[in-house]
Amino acid sequence: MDKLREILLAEDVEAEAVQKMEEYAKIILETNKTMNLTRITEPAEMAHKHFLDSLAPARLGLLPERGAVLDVGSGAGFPGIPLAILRPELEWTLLDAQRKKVDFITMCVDRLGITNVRALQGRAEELSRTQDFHGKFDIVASRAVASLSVLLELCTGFCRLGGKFLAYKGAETQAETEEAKEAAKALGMRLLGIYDAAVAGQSHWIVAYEKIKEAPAKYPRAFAKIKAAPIGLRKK
Ligand SMILES: C[S@@+](CC[C@H](N)C(=O)[O-])C[C@H]1O[C@@H](n2cnc3c(N)ncnc32)[C@H](O)[C@@H]1O
Repeated sequence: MDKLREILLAEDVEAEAVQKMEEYAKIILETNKTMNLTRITEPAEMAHKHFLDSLAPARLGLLPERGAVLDVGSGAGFPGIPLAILRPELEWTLLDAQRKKVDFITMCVDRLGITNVRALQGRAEELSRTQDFHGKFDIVASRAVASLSVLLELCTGFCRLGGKFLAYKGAETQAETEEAKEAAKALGMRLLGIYDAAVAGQSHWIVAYEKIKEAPAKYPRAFAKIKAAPIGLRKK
């Protein structure tokens, strides 16, 4: 883990946060022996592709001073855990559909002594309709879960009016953003910008939207419908 620590420190991540991230990386590697969490296991690669990539919204100044943030489809805890370590004053909710992923996140936050994270099991398209979660978050973020058109429908119900949705995207960002124009419009989301979040020469972007109005009540639809016919795209 020396390499991971070295890379994070060189990118000006605070030493205390780096120590927790290192501990978290160790738990991932240990658990990865018995549970399929990640294929990225080499420390330098973990530093770049998991940690620095996750931290992009903080580097880009896209996070508020205070507020509630939701990570949709957090998996092993990316981007939510590194961000929560870096920004302990924000309230973090990490959501995943799979119980074993949520149990893993819970185990990590307990072992790391992180008190600003709640791990939640459920499906985004169902929870975002409920009173407890609809419109309750200042920031909703998601990495490696679905195409942008699908992701917008899954996630935007969680945003409060004026809140932001941040999608972590790769090489196909421009095309996906273009393709998602109609979905964004239908869901009341305004494109704020596409921010360069390149890590170690790899093309990564944060696509940021602001919620400017509530979506019609028919959204989000059931997942099978979202997937079969994303808004604005022809039925597959
Ligand atoms: C490829 S993993 C990405 C995990 C993590 N965000 C990352 O970047 O490493 C996608 C995760 O999204 C979760 N997921 C997919 N669809 C979901 C939905 N509709 N609601 C909640 N979680 C979902 C899956 O269970 C899975 O853990």
